Parts: sequence; C-alpha cells; structure tokens
Amino acid sequence: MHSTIIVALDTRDRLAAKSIVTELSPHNPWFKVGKALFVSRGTDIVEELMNNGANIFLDLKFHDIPNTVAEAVKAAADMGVRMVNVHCLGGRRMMEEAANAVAHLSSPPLIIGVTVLTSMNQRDIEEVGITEPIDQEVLKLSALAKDCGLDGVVCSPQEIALIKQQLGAEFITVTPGIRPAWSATDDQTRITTPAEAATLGTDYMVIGRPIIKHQRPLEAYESIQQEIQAALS
Ligand SMILES: O=c1ccn([C@@H]2O[C@H](COP(=O)(O)O)[C@@H](O)[C@H]2O)c(=O)[nH]1
Repeated sequence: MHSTIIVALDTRDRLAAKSIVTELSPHNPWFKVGKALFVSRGTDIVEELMNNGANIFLDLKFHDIPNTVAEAVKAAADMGVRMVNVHCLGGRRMMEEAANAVAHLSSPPLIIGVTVLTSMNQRDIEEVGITEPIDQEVLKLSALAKDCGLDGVVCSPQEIALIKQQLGAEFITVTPGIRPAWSATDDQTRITTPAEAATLGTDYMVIGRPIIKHQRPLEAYESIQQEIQAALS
C-alpha cells in the first residue's frame, strides 16, 4: 500500500509557486495546478513545472457539455499532465466522452471524477437539492464514474473504505481534506489526518495550505511524510 502526496500549488504568484517547488524538489513530489495558478499563469507554468520533471495533476474540474469536456481533456493530455479531472455531476455521456477522448493514447493521463467537494457537509448538499446521506451520494457518483471508464474519483478520505470495498481496491481515490493535527481546518469539513488517510488506503493525498502556507514548507512536507510512513509501517 502506498499513498502519494500531491502538493496543491494554490497561489496566483509564479515566483511563490516556483519557490515551493524548488524547496520540495529533494522529494520530487507531484504538484497540483488548480484554478488560481492556471488562470493567472496558464499553460506556461504547467510546461515549466513539467520541464523540471514534476508530475502534474491539472485540477480544473471540467463540468460542461460532453463535447466541450472531451476537447478540454484532449488538450490536457496534449500538454502531458499525468492526471486531470471532471465533475461526476456532468453525467454519464460527459464522463464517457472524457474517458474515450484519451483511450487511444499509449500513456493517457488518469481521468478522475470529482464526487462531492470536501468542503461540503450534509446541510450544504441538501441546500442544492441532494437528499441522500453524503457518503451514499459519493458512492453513487463513484460507481457511475467507474461504469463510464474513469480511473478513479476525488472524494473525502472519510469515504475511502466505502469506495474501495464497493468498487475495488484498483479504483483510485484522490483525497483532499487532509489535515495534520497541527494544522487549521480552513474551509474543509470532511477531513482526516494524513495517517488516517494512509491507513484507509488512499492512493493520492492532495495537500495544500498545511504545506504551502507553513513557514517552512519542507519541514511540513517531511513531517507529513513521516506521519504517513509511521502509519503504514
Ligand atoms: O473536493 C475537493 C476537490 C478539490 N479540492 C482541492 O484540493 C486542494 C486542497 O487544499 P487544502 O489547502 O489542503 O485544503 C485545493 O486545491 C482544492 O481546490 C478540495 O479541497 N476538495
């Protein structure tokens, strides 16, 4: 069992992003480029990071009509990113076209479906019309994503066990909502510690503020890595 840390580069500042990448370079982690960095720095920053050898998760959470999402996924694959995501709520045809868009490639990016955002609690989802218990909604969307040919889902670490039990260990879980005991919860609600997420068997942990807002990002990263190793040993 192995859990890969993906560091979320949630900044609009190219130099700040580069400084974190350089500081963490001894560990060669994966990096996530999301909306803030991509909207301000575009494909240039992605290419720059990949030229330095980084594995990139392009977290733009595509949610649109099937043709538009398929074209966006193709563009992400052309860039050479290792992982890209779409919203499961885009539905079956959208997810199938996203998966089919890269199926012919020899090394396609992983296509991951976003289930229910880790910032949302039961009340939040009820307000937007979802009445199921949150874990059942996540499982339902995950099963649909798998049926459509996606490689895995973004979910809370609290839902890893349910997804792995019901959909198989090979179906990938990518889990934000990771908070070491020493860090603030921020806007996340469905959280666990890195040790708990590792024990539950997550494949990728997405961690942003606990590392990038820490006074010493390398120290934070190494402390989390040690916590994970201790949990798995
Ligand atoms: O459900 C989701 C989907 C994506 N995210 C993203 O993960 C990181 C988490 O950052 P933290 O600072 O560790 O909270 C962030 O980029 C989100 O956009 C998520 O949190 N939840």
